[in-house]
Amino acid sequence: MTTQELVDQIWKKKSFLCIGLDVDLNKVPSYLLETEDPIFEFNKKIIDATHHLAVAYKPNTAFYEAYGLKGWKSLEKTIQYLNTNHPEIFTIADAKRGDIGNTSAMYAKAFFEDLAFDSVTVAPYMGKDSIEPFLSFKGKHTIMLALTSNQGAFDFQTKTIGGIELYKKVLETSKEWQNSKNLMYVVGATKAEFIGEIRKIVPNSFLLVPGVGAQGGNLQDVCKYGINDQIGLLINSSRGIIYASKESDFDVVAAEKAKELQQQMEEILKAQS
Ligand SMILES: O=c1ccn([C@@H]2O[C@H](COP(=O)(O)O)[C@@H](O)[C@H]2O)c(=O)[nH]1
Repeated sequence: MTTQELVDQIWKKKSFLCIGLDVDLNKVPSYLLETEDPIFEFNKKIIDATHHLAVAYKPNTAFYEAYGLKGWKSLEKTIQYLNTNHPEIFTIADAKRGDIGNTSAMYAKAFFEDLAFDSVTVAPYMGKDSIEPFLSFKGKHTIMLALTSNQGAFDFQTKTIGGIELYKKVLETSKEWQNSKNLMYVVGATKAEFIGEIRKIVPNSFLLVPGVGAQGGNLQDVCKYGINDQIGLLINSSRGIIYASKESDFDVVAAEKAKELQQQMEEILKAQS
C-alpha cells in the first residue's frame, strides 16, 4: 500500500486508528479455546467487528511466536484474512527486527514477501546496513523505533551523545538514507511532550504511536503537535480494545471502544480540514 492510499483511507474512514492484535490465550473467552485455532478465531471476530473503524491492524509477533508453530500459523491466517477481505487495511508486523545485512534481507523477505505485510517494525541499533534491506522493498514500509513508550526509553534513547539526544540522532541520520520515503517511526504516546521536537526533524513522516489505552497515553496530547498535512499518525491501542471484555461479547465491546477512539479522531480531523 502506498502512503497516499493510507492517507485516503484515513479521510474516508475518518480514523487513524490501528488496532493491536496481541492475543493472549489466558485472556480470551473459554469457548474459543475449544476451537481448532483460538488465536485466529479471536482475531477474525475482532476484525469483523472493527474493520470499519480502523485503518490498520498490528499483530505483535511475540504473541504468536510464544505459541510455536501453531502461533505462526495463526499469524499467517490472520494476515491472509486481512489481505483477502480488507485489502484497504494497512498491516503492521510488530516484530522489531534488524540484524547484519544478509540476515535483515531474510527478515524482510519473511514479512514482506511470504506473509505479505505492508510494513514491519525494526530496531535502529545496528545501523544503516541492518535497515537498508527492508527499505529496498517497493510499496512496503519500515517502521523504526525512535522514542518508545516504555520507561526504559530514558535509559538510552533520551541520553545526549555528541551533543544530541540519541532518538534525535536516529531520526536525523535515518532520514538521509536511500529510500527513506519508505520509513515511518515509532513514538510512544506516553512521550507526547517530545512530539513537537520530533516533528521538527521529520515533519512529513508517518508516526506509529502505541501507548494509548492500557499504557495511559492521551490521544489529544499526541495530536496537538503530531498531526501534519497528511495526518501522519497511526494511533495504536491493543489491550484497551481487544480485552475491554473478556466474555463472549468481547467483539461487541471491542467495537464500542474502537468507536470511542474513532469518534475522537473524527473530531480532530474535522478541525484539521
Ligand atoms: O514503544 C513501543 C513500541 C511498541 N509497542 C507495542 O505496541 C503495543 C501496545 O499495546 P497496548 O496493549 O495498547 O499497550 C504492544 O504490542 C507493544 O509491544 C509499545 O507499546 N511501545
